[in-house]
Amino acid sequence: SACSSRYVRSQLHPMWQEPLEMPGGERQSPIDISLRKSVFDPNLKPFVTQYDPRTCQQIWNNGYSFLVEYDDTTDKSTLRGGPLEDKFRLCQFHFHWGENNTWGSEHTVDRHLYPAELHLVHWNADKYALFEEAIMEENGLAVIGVFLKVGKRHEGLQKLVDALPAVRHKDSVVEFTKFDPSCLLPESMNEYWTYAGSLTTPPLTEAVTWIIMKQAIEVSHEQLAVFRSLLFTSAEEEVQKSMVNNFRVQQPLKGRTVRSSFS
Ligand SMILES: COc1ccc(C[C@@]2(O)NC(=S)NC2=O)c(OC)c1
Ligand SMILES: [Zn+2]
Repeated sequence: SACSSRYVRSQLHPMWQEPLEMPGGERQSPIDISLRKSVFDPNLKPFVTQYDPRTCQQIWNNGYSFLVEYDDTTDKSTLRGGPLEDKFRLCQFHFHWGENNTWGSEHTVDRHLYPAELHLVHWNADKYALFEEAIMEENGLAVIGVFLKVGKRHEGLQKLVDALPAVRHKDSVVEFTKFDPSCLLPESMNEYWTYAGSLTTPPLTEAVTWIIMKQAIEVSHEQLAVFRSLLFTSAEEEVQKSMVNNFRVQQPLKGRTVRSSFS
């Protein structure tokens, strides 16, 4: 799909080091969400996702995470409402995780770390024709962030976990169809935080309206362990490196306000 463009391939490599600053970065991600500093906004509506599982296409190990990619050439899988003015198309989702259950998420809540974080990536199809355009614009992307915590096995996630060994190495791709990502959303959809931020890997463009769900989803320890069995490295490389700790260090708030949809 468009969002797995050649551009993304060229931009991503796991061991890029901080501080890879976006010049003049005023709205970088991820951040810590401070409960006492966030501001309840009663005008924030619930957001609406309409995902068609038939748009699910493949899983790709891009050497930094694994992406589940959707056909984003039509409006079959969309996100609207919440803090958003426009209609956004789902193009991919991916995760960030740690080497153990102590850390792994990119965002934190009052400094609380989760073992992993899901990002559902959408681009503004009302204003732009392609994902590649949208990533360069300040209202171009909307990403739903969902925290993962260790608990009972997540039945919906298991289909994805079972496919991961087929994409163990960087640049491997496997067909993956009929997956409805709404099974990865928490029950309470109307409690979230939202703020203006950025991509968390190069090109770090400040194009993202973040929607971070308050309620985490539960996954089992064994399911997270399969995430950690993936590799940053391709099959040809001699030294294999486990794909773990693929999260960015937190960035300064620089005066931004995090709004909450709940009081
Ligand atoms: C060229 O376009 C890109 C490049 C990287 C990413 C991945 C990421 O940086 N963005 C988020 S969100 N988490 C990440 O790791 C991307 O995702 C929308 C789009
Ligand atoms: Zn991400």
